[in-house]
Amino acid sequence: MVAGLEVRGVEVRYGAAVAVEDVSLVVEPGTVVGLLGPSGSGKSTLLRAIAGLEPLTAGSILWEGDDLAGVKVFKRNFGLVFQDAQLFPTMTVGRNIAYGLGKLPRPAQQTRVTEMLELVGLPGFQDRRVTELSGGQAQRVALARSLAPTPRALLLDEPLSALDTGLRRRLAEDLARILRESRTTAVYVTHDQQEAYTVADRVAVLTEGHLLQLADPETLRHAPATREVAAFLGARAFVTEAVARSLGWDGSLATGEILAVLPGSLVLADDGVEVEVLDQGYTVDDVEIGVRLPDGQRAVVSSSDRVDASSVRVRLTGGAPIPA
Ligand SMILES: Nc1ncnc2c1ncn2[C@@H]1O[C@H](COP(=O)(O)OP(=O)(O)OP(=O)(O)O)[C@@H](O)[C@H]1O
Repeated sequence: MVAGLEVRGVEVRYGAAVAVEDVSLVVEPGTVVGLLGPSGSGKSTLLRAIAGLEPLTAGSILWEGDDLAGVKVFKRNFGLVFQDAQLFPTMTVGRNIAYGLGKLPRPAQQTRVTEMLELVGLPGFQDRRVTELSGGQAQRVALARSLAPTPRALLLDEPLSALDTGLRRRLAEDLARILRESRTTAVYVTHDQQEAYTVADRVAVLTEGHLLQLADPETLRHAPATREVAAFLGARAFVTEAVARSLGWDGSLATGEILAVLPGSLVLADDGVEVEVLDQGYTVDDVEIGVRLPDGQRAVVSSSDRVDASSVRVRLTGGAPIPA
């Protein structure tokens, strides 16, 4: 028996269109699996299928080895958190959090609400009106409400995507801490790579309904399994061994492999190879300089400042060997 949540050969169709095809994965107890992929890749559909909100056209969802087919959404005992907090506007924060605690006596409910507000970093908020919360606070309350009845797993669908970037990063770190501290088994949908790496122990990369790779962030960052995964994770150029070596790379490739030039693989180096600057643009953290590699492909090198020259010197210090 597989412990925790198992997705086995799942397919979901909308009419003739296949949204999720033959996806299998396991979420071990107390761990978080991120579902990462571009828009339309089937992330939400898969999450909704796990929740019981979307019927499967093939495969099964199991909990501790038991098939959940026929088990209604609320009987699955999974907590759900969506992009929009979906709090009850007429209830206080405390009543929202206590909503799923119906069977507990009042004092025990109060204790649980206090505990949950501490956990999500909003101590003392129980009597606030939810209409007076900021977007980030509302999402924390939504998380507290989902965790209060101790669901056996938590399913989160882009819970931070309605927030601005700075807040999103901070909340992602908080969320990662909260999920770990509460040893929650969770599935976390996002299209944001950084958020997936922050929150999830393992990340499933999906495109067009297919699971391309399931691995920990370290492996995905350094060893994407295919060209498609590498491209989704930011590789812009794929070079032969000869081109890689001409850029100062000191590794070697097996027959049939190419090297994916990943973000950070190419660095500025005074004693490096001269390449033409094609373009420059600011990111949140630095300047991205687009350069032309010896084989004509465009690659990107990070710099702390814009450069004032038509060429820069670079060295290829890393990259991921993948099947050509
Ligand atoms: N209710 C629906 N009826 C018909 N097709 C749907 C429905 N919901 C989703 N789809 C289609 O299924 C595919 C997967 O959609 P899904 O929403 O799961 O992707 P996603 O990866 O979560 O995308 P996003 O990040 O944009 O939310 C898409 O092609 C989408 O158009």
